[in-house]
Amino acid sequence: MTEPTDFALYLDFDGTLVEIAPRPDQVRVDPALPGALERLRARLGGALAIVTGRPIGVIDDFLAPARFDIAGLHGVERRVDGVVSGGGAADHPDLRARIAGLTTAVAGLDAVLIEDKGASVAVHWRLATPADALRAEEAVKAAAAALGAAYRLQLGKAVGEIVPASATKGHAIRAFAQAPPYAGRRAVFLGDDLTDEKAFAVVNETGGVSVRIGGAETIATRRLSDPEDVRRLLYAWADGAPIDLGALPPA
Ligand SMILES: O=P(O)(O)OC[C@H]1O[C@H](O[C@H]2O[C@H](CO)[C@@H](O)[C@H](O)[C@H]2O)[C@H](O)[C@@H](O)[C@@H]1O
Repeated sequence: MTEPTDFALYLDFDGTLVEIAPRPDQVRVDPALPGALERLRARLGGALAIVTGRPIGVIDDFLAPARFDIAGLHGVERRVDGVVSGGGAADHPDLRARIAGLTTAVAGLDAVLIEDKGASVAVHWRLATPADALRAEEAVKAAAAALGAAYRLQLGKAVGEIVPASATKGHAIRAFAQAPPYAGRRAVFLGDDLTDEKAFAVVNETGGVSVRIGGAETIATRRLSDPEDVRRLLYAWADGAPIDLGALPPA
C-alpha cells in the first residue's frame, strides 16, 4: 500500500479527467468531480495539482467553485496556494503579432478553430475535413517556425499549439516539487496526450509513477483506459479506499 502523504498527484484535464469533446467549450465535467478532487487533496495533505494546456481561468470555470493549484498553458503559467506566476500575454509581443496572421491564414478553412490563450495559441481541426485539417496543421507549423527558437509547436489531439519554448509540463512538475506540500514526495502524473509525455519523462527520471490514459504508445509505465476509469479510481481514493500505486495496470 502507498501512504497518501508519500506522493504528490498531478492530473491532466482534457482526455484524463473529462472526455474529449468536439469543441473545447463543449467539455462536460462530471458533477461529482470537483468535490472528489477536493476530498482527495485533503487526504494527500494538499499535494494535488492540475497540469494542463488550458488557461488557469478556464479550469477554474470548469471546476467551480473548487480551486486547485494549477500549471496552465502546458506549464507557462502556474498557481500555487492562490499565487499566480507566468502566463502574461503582454510578455509575448511576437506571438501576439503572429496570431493575427495565423487567424487570417485559417479563416477560409471550414470548422477550423483558433483558441487564443494569450501566451499561447491553439489551432483545432477536430471538426474539419482531412484536407482542411492538413492545411490548418501546415499553417500552425509555419507560424511556429517563423517565431524561431523562443517558441515551440506542441501537437496534440486534432490540435497544433504554439507555446513559449521554455515551458513544458515536465518543467511544471519540477517547479511544484520545489516547495511544500509537493517537495520530497514521489510524483504521480496521469495524462493522455503528447504534451503529457514530457511530464512522464520527468516523473520516470525522478522515480515517480507515470500513467497514460488510452491506448497510444507511451513512455509511461502504467495505463488506464479512459477518463471514466480515471474518475472511478480517484473517487475511490477520495472516499478513503486503500491506495496501491503498484497495482495500477502496466502500460
Ligand atoms: O493538457 P490538457 O488538459 O489535456 O489540454 C490539452 C488541450 O485540450 C483541449 O483540446 C483538446 O480537448 C478538446 C475538448 O475535448 C478537443 O475538442 C480538442 O480536439 C483537443 O485537442 C484544449 O482546447 C487545449 O487548449 C488544450 O491545450
